[in-house]
Amino acid sequence: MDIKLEPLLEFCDVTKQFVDKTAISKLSIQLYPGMVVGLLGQNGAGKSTLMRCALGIIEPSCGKITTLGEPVQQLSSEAKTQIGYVPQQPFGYEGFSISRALELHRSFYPEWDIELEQEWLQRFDLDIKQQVQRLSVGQRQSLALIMAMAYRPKLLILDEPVASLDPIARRAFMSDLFELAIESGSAVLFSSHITSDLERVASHLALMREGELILFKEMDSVREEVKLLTLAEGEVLEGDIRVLNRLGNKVLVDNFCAAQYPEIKSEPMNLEQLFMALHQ
Ligand SMILES: Nc1ncnc2c1ncn2[C@@H]1O[C@H](COP(=O)(O)OP(=O)(O)OP(=O)(O)O)[C@@H](O)[C@H]1O
Repeated sequence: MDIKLEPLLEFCDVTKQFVDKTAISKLSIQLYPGMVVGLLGQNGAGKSTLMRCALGIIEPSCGKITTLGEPVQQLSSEAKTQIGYVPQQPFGYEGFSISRALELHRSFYPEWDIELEQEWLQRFDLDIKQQVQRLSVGQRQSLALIMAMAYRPKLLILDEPVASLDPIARRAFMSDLFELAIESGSAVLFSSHITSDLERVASHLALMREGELILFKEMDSVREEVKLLTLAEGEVLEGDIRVLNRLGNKVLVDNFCAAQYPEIKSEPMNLEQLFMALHQ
């Protein structure tokens, strides 16, 4: 059977201009079911702005955004219950116990999976009798993640979701994230400065620099086609190769095919090295 998938999130030539700053510039991207997209970029690159636009929290200056098949500024309440979001600084439910907070939160989501909730409470070692305002930053983040994911949203948007989690909680959460996307046919967009996490779980990398999306491709293709090349004097690159940055006689390129240029020295890079080479 030929199943044509519709994107769960689509940006078409989107720009977001604040008074004196272009936070997003002519950005186009499509997220399909099963994609776990890791969003990487320096502080101020525009990651949070992109996410907030995707949710309709802020309006783009121009361009078109479609979220779960609907124009983002007119999202139906049904679509809203299929989106999960954890902002950089989760807030809310002060004055409630975890148990009561979850009870209230659950009532908004018909698809809430109580078993998943219980499993994650255990995994994050949260005591449901504890008051939300007394939770540590990491515990608060864990609770926010449970609240955003226990109803298996179709679209999950996480702004640095694991920054305050310890390595054990982080690792567990990250592997679950991937499973959730595959099992539920969801799409996940998450930002993180922890490149090793991104490398481990993301199916796709979205790389932003100063408001522009300069790379969006499958992680395996990033490993194969994004290279730091050492060029001999006068050497010219041809074809589809795209130069991302120049560092003296070295160039960081995309769309490189080693078989096509056997004479050019290319260095394999992990994501952290790629990030450094891009911003030097
Ligand atoms: N409400 C706003 N008014 C004016 N400028 C803003 C506003 N929100 C964001 N900006 C600016 O837009 C740019 C992008 O900000 P954004 O928060 O999207 O970056 P980011 O990539 O998420 O950064 P970080 O990694 O530090 O969280 C920054 O220069 C920021 O100062």
